[in-house]
Amino acid sequence: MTVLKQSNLHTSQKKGVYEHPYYKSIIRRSLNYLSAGYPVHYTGPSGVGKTTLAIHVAKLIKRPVTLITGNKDLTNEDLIGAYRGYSRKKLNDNFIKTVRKIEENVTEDWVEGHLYEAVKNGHTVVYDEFTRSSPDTNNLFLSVLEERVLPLYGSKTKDSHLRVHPDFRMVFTSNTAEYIGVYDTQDALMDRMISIPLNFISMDAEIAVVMERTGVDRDKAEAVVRFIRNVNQSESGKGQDLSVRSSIMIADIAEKTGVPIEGKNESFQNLCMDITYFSLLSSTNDEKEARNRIIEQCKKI
Ligand SMILES: Nc1ncnc2c1ncn2[C@@H]1O[C@H](COP(=O)(O)OP(=O)(O)OP(=O)(O)O)[C@@H](O)[C@H]1O
Repeated sequence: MTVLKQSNLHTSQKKGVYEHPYYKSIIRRSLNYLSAGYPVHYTGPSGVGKTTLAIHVAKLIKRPVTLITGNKDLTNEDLIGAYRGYSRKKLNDNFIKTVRKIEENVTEDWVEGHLYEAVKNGHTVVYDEFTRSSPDTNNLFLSVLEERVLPLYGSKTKDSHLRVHPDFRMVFTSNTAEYIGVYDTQDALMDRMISIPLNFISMDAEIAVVMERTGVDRDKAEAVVRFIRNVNQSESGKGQDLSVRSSIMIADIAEKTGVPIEGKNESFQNLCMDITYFSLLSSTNDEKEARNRIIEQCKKI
């Protein structure tokens, strides 16, 4: 589990990108739902920008942000907290020379879990890829979202639950359910959040993301994004679609290593090949055909 506080979140100000109408509408709706007390859930394929958007929206709420990353080993103990280790206090009272008094006190140390801390202090929690955690662990969120209490199961504390701070908010993200390593989401949890699909990022928004992340100008960003989209289309939907991450990698490496973004340039062709080859191969199963298709799409730039 990763937990970041507001001051540690190194996402740059993505104002430019999020000024785009595609994002503006999603952000406005999300903030409305969150201010009304409803959790928001961004779902979509890998690399579509769910985590970045979730963190951006969470930061706009102007409360400390806690980032929890879902995984199969995440436990209630990680979320709630637990007694871990002991503190030992020893008092050696030798005030009267002939009398020696020793007092020993051993107490268990309570370590707050990250959800406990967020619930207590009214943080905004981004629960990234929550479907990767086991449904048993995610059950904890049912009462947090519905009854506004965090049950302190098996934590040996004297309290049975902790009341949720009125400013506490949650933003969830998940990959679409067919992804490997993902559990079927419990209907009950899905029922308590507003799910916004992030499947169809517009070409303009994607170009803006590449410009933002790499600093290349619009023409270059557009050329790279168009190339990746064409490669995806030539896969006829059979392979794993390349995401904006591939566009960012190509533009970023080209910029940093002085490779011109020109389809006929051999170094650029090699770069495109290295970044897209395996995705294309998974759909064609033919090495030569995969290479030819990449070069063909490259030359169209
Ligand atoms: N608005 C944005 N501005 C700048 N960069 C962005 C933006 N949206 C996405 N990116 C970049 O695109 C890449 C993919 O984004 P992100 O990790 O948020 O996607 P994701 O949908 O959460 O992916 P995954 O499901 O694989 O975790 C990252 O490198 C991220 O920095």
